[in-house]
Amino acid sequence: MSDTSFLTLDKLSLAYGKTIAVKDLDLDIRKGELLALLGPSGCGKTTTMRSIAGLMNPVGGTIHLDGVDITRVPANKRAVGLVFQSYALFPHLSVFENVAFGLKLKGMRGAELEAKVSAGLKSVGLSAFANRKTPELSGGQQQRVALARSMVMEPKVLLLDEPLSNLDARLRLEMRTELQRVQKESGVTMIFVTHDQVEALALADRIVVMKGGAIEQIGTPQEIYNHPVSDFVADFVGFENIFAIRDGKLVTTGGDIILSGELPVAAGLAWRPRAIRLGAGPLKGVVRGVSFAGGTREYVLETPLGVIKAEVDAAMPVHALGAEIAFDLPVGAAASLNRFG
Ligand SMILES: Nc1ncnc2c1ncn2[C@@H]1O[C@H](COP(=O)(O)OP(=O)(O)OP(=O)(O)O)[C@@H](O)[C@H]1O
Repeated sequence: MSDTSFLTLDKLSLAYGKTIAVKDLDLDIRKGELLALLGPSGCGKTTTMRSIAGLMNPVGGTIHLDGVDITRVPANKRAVGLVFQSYALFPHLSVFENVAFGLKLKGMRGAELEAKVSAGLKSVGLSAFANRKTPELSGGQQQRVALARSMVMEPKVLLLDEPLSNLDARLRLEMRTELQRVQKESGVTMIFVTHDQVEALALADRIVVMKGGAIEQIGTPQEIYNHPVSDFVADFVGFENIFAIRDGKLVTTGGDIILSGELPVAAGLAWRPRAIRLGAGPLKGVVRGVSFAGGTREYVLETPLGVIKAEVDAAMPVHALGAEIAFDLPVGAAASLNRFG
């Protein structure tokens, strides 16, 4: 456990019967951090969250929160809040009553309750909706009620499972900003699950990329975006042209490939489409697809290396379907991968 760690998962293993869902997971989360658990379906994100919330007992390892071993502490005694994807609001209760629910269970009444709930509603911009029933709210407003309901309990850690996935694209952007604001204003440590890399990159202080029940990479959005450690992470954060390096050469379908620049000592290289140089270079490809994407134009090239995806400024000359064009994979513009496969 590091000195700065607030929530520590130590060799955490989680299983459903004989199926191991998470294996020997080590993770240090700092106080006040907004952490994203990112990964494809089935990688163990939700299972990890469930165990932090106390909804699932680990088969191995420990969980410490604020210096206390909570591995066997019941869910309702952990000071860990959980906002479900479905919000799980009470439809027959008003917004106020929904937010007041947990506080009342703790015995809070009268002016203190009134003040706490009002402050909670204010923090998510819902003061004017206190008397509405929750089914009469939009998805974004329901999400805010769920957030306020958890926040008024003053959890040490708040867990959010795919918090924005039920919202349409515009609302998702709005709630992204809202979530970030509430988190920064309250200083509460938050962990949210997502399989959307754009959301993780935009929101999180740090991202944990999971694969097959284990951590593949932990880093800031910039680190994950610019320096993926493996082909798996590269693929997940939008790199398209990903190649292994073996015996000092790029492994492609087309045999030895000459690139401008010396290959680094690495397990692989990955280029984002916009890192590909079109119109000049030692390689040749045939245009098999071209699409206009606003400020840029995206090309699919059939090449001796396999399919290459490139993206260039839309103001550049257009290459027609079927045209043969020169291109380059500049080694200096590639991300070096430490692991491959
Ligand atoms: N109730 C269950 N019983 C048996 N296996 C389960 C159960 N829930 C999850 N699993 C398995 O545990 C593994 C991890 O699942 P988990 O739900 O944590 O993944 P996830 O990353 O949250 O996926 P998603 O993004 O689809 O929610 C998967 O292999 C899944 O099939």
